Amino acid sequence: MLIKVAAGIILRDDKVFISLRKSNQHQGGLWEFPGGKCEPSESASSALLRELKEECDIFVTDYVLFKKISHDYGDKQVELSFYKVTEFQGDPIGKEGQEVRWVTISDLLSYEFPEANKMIVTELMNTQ
Ligand SMILES: Nc1nc2c([nH]c(=O)n2[C@H]2C[C@H](O)[C@@H](COP(=O)(O)OP(=O)(O)OP(=O)(O)O)O2)c(=O)[nH]1
Ligand SMILES: [Mg+2]
Repeated sequence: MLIKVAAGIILRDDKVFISLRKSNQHQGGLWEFPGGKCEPSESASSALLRELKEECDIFVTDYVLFKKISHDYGDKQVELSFYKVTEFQGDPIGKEGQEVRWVTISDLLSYEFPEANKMIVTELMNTQ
């Protein structure tokens, strides 16, 4: 079954906000762009807004679809919609206790992300 996921590349000045997946989660111990699974019949953009409120406590007011990536992890097949989040209210935090960081785009190379994110990191570097 294909799992639909929405993730936010939260941008402020020259930094991007990333969080660490908990060790008990799928792809645990790796860094991510915050987000999560779409509920049945929920659009990816609605899931983005809901997940970023739940996980980071921000209210997203402007976003644009950056890239859609399908990836087969073997145990799970995901379709990730990565959005650039350019405007939001509040200051993002790790609301669920997850470790978080603001890093530059080039810093992203020093962090380990799930396989599906590799292309995203490369594209972000190229579009800067
Ligand atoms: N949020 C997020 N998920 C990612 C990224 N890259 C990537 O492969 N994934 C995968 C890991 C998971 O299989 C899936 C997202 O699931 P999730 O664990 O964030 O979902 P969720 O927030 O709804 O969590 P839960 O309620 O099921 O615990 O997508 C990413 O950058 N961000
Ligand atoms: Mg999540």
